[in-house]
Amino acid sequence: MSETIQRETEVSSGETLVDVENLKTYYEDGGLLSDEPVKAVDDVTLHIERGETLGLVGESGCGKTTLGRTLVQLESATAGTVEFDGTDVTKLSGSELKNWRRNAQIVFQDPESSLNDRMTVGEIIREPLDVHDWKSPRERRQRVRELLETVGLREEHYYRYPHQFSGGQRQRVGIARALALSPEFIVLDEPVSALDVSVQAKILNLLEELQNEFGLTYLFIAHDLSVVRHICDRVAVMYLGNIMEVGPAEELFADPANPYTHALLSAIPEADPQSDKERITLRGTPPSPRDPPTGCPFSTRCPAKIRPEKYRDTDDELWERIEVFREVLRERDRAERSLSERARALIGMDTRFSDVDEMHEELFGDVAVPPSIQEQLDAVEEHLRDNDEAGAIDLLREEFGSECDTETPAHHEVSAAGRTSLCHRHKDEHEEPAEFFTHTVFGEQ
Ligand SMILES: Nc1ncnc2c1ncn2[C@@H]1O[C@H](COP(=O)(O)OP(=O)(O)OP(=O)(O)O)[C@@H](O)[C@H]1O
Repeated sequence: MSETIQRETEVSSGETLVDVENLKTYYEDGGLLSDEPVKAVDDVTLHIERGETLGLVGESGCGKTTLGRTLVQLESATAGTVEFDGTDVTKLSGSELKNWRRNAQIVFQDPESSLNDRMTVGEIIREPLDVHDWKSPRERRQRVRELLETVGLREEHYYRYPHQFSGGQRQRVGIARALALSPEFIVLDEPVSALDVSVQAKILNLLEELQNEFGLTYLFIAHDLSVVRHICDRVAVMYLGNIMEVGPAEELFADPANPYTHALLSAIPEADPQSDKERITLRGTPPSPRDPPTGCPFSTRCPAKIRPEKYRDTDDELWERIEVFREVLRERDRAERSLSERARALIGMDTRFSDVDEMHEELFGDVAVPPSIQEQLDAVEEHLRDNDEAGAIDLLREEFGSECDTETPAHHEVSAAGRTSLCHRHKDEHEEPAEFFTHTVFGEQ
């Protein structure tokens, strides 16, 4: 624990190297089902300090790779700015962009597919030097030999081919190539996920050594939260194109602020199998990035979602069914599956039903519904019978929704170290997510 904190004070300068503001990267790929772009990165604001490692975590598809690729300009930003040392690199083009690219490199996840098997290791590492016309051919060859040594390979590996190497060695080649032009900033996109556990530690150590030796700044993209905790100074938690929480790694892991961070951390297997730590289970899957929810991006799955005042004491199970009902209707446009199939999938039931009454029975048949709520559900179902789904969705939102459904939350500062969290619950009038979980999920132990 203290190792990471110590490293932070040793390496990070407190000076901003990368300043990202309101960044959006959308893919306009002409999807078959929708004209909407994929909003892979949707309004991200964060900074990376010179010499630090910023971890970027979140479920598959939340936009981590796209954000990393946009920072090094392998993807074009749709809106917003990415400033390096005060220069907005999203505006660069031609030779200016080419020159700047020396400074920002990427190491890819899969060393199996990211290296060209028809080039020798020497040629692969030398390629960026050739592209940038770096010094003389002789000096380039010499530089490659030095780089081989720097990453723990040997000079004689120069004329070998990637397929003659193990996964760990191939990743060393990828790292040497990224280092060739002496960049300041490197995006490490899941650099050890494809490697055996025993090799992972060696590559992580190498990355830390290189950072110390060359003063590198890293964006470290990862699934594995224990790796992130070990190697990162600060961590950004991403969900559906948004940064939900960002701040110093140790405090974020020890005392998460955002409901999504709570859920992500509670899913880490405990080292102690006897531990009775409760887990927060999230319903369903993240919404489509073509059609993110209005309000908070996490609102459709958030276990700490704010309820309207008059429903604060409603039975939790009934409330969950109402949320599922809302989700079923919201999801209706997403796939070709029928309403009932989606309802069954969401609540894990295997019976069939085909109309509104059957859906009602499946969702609410085994829970007590007070008359005041039954009245609201009847009105919603009336809209459904009239094929007015939009009316049903609106009514559900008006009656059972809260600011989580309608207003985008602000990034609230949640610690003295400047950690921020995107959640309405940080407003004074609400109970903080941590308190909420203490007397709901964690209090039931
Ligand atoms: N070239 C592309 N064209 C269209 N959509 C894309 C493209 N690349 C990524 N996407 C979509 O953008 C969203 C974010 O993808 P991205 O790869 O950035 O997420 P990720 O968090 O890195 O996922 P993973 O952990 O699986 O690598 C996903 O919905 C993905 O399908």
